Amino acid sequence: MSSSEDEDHLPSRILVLYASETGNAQDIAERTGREIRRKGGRCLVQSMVEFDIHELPHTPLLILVNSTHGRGQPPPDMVALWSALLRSGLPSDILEDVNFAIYGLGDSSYEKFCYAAKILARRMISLGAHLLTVPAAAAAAIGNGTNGSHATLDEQLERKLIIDEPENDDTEFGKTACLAWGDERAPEGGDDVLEPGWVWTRLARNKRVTDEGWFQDVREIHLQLEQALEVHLLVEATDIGGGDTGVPGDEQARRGGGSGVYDPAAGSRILRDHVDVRQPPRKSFFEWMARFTTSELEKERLEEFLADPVDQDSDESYSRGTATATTEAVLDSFFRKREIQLLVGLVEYKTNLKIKRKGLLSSWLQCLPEGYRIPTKLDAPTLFLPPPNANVPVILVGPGTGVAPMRAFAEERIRQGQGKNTVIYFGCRSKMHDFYYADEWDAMRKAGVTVRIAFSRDQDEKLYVQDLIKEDAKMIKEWIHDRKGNIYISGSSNAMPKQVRSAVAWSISDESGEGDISREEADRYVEDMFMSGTRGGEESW
Ligand SMILES: Cc1cc2nc3c(=O)[nH]c(=O)nc-3n(C[C@H](O)[C@H](O)[C@H](O)COP(=O)(O)O)c2cc1C
Repeated sequence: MSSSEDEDHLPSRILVLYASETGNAQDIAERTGREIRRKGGRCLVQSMVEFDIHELPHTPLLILVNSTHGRGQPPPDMVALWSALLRSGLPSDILEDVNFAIYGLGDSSYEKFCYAAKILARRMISLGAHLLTVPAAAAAAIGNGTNGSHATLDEQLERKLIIDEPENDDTEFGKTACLAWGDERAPEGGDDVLEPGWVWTRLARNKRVTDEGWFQDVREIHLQLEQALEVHLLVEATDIGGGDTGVPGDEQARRGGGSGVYDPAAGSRILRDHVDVRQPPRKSFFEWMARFTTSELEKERLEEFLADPVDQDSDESYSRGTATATTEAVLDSFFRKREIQLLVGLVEYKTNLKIKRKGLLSSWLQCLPEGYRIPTKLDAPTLFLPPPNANVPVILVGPGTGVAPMRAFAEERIRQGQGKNTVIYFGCRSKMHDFYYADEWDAMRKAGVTVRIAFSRDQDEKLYVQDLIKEDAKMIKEWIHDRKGNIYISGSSNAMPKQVRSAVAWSISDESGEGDISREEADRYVEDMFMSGTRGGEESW
């Protein structure tokens, strides 16, 4: 395509292909499609994952809409198309009949801003496709020529990536959300049916953990998995009474406890709220069962099982025994209940036009009363996993609310007996105002974890996590370079991750006096670690 006259003869049927992770790109694609149709154009809007890749060379007019996620990664729905475009041996003119525009969604606070759209556009061009502006492509579809003027491809790419800031003209949105949800009573025994994969959780804590006067409202949110049914069954099988399981008609539960001074209702409340009755019980549970069972046969089988648990049937068949155990026995036998703990900063900001905006999820959570039931879906983690080999040293960097997953990692490391092989860097502005989990750090230190905390504004000179990393250059060099340790970073997507990487590279290089490699080599070393995402102890190390 070399002149604007050629563009005027572009065909008028347009395909809009989108790849979206959280729905914004899909929304833009559908809006674009509606607009083209409204103006008389013919248009098909389709997800990239549904698109037959063989059709691409025969698609004369195309708008691509896609976002960027992860560390500059495309949404999953773009992966098949992207892999097909990367296939080696494709003729460099295979897309010469394709005219396309691209609408990249991204957030400029990420290092790899709109990366997925940029690489997609470049690859399409390298295979012969012709880049248009979105208005030019739309105009071609509705028969108005293209409105487009030509520039070099590089210039076009820069100019034609439309960077999304989703529209939201409802300045009172956060407030409205609060009223709508906050006033609702937690449904008690209401419609319990959830889609497969979803569970009910109960909001057990919604506590502001920053000072009232502090500029940011940060909440500790605890969500407990509901287990009314399991509690009911356990109440029936044991001495723990009470009618407070949330299950109607549990007469059995009302028959009282057998262990002295005891509030039966409290018993089932404890089961419901404080222990995880879904976990396989500990060995002590079976010991108690053996002691309290009224059946000789069962006692014998339990004792056999305890002597050689490996050789026996599943634990489960024994936990369905007929023994009536005491409250203490049962409570002692289960682990403390697992819950999901979050640290949520209320998102509040002003746009360039000084319009106030609030984050949808954080402002909703902020308003919920404790006890509220929330349908919850738990997905397995994909990016953040501890090293498969627990002996690998682990460096955790989590300034601000980014500390929440790092705290969980540190706890897990302690459970694995690897406290001593773990360091956590936490940063906040002030000991007085936003020092999260202040009462936990000493215990973590006692368990062997090295805890390093940077209060950035409590002294004249600002101090950040990256400064502490440099102070610890000797250890960083040894753990990262010599022992092939792992680093995990969580928190702001702005300058922090880059500065942490730079501090690590400095520490392991000869610039710090600790390393033997040059700064350039160290930068490459750290970059490779982050790009590969390799976890220490895996084969590629
Ligand atoms: C976990 C996460 C990672 C992201 N990473 C990037 C990124 O690396 N680069 C970027 O430009 N935008 C990034 N974004 C911003 C998204 O591209 C942006 O929110 C977009 O509107 C999402 O569109 P979608 O709903 O169609 O997926 C990220 C967003 C999230 C939630």
